[in-house]
Amino acid sequence: MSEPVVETIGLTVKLGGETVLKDVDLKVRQGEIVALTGVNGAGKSTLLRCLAGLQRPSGGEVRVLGREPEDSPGFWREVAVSGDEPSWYPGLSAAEHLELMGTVHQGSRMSVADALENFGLTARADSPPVNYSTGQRQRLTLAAALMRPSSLLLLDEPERGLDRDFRDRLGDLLCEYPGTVVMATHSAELAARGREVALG
Ligand SMILES: Nc1ncnc2c1ncn2[C@@H]1O[C@H](COP(=O)(O)OP(=O)(O)OP(=O)(O)O)[C@@H](O)[C@H]1O
Repeated sequence: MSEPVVETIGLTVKLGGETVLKDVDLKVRQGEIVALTGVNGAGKSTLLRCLAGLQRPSGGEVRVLGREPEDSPGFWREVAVSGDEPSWYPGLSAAEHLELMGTVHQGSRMSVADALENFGLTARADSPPVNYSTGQRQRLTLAAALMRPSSLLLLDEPERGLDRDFRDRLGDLLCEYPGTVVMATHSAELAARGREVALG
């Protein structure tokens, strides 16, 4: 059987004297969608940060794509992350932000036109993101993450700010993604699109 894309063994994280994650064992296989669920403060974002190499574990092991996560161009070519809202470039439209993404990351998974269409932003393509609604900005953030080539998506509450119809559409887009998805979510519908792993 192939090696897991994501594996944690006895992952423990202590922050500010508090044990946030204790002995978490997780295995995610190629092509799986895993939904991390749990109450506020259960440690979902912390686990995602460990997988992205942004949080050092206090104990245990983390392996992503067969190695320890590391802040290197090779790692970030494979791993796309969407969490907190990114900073937007002043003066650039939404379409131009996506064009920039396509230029920086060669081999986009979708054209800018298709990304705008898929994320329901075609009519607002020429507006700057600062003039977008909260949900429209979240759509653009997700479009940028899903457009770039990757084999692993790490998404923190991707449903944030999205209306019900688009949450369903996002579920479809994640199911169509050919790689592996690990997301933290409070949406039962989105969690049902994959295998739920409850924390806390
Ligand atoms: N830098 C930090 N210092 C101290 N405690 C922290 C720090 N970052 C997070 N925590 C604590 O770790 C716990 C887990 O936080 P985390 O953000 O991982 O939870 P979560 O499951 O993603 O919650 P939510 O559903 O609210 O997004 C919380 O109790 C939080 O207060």
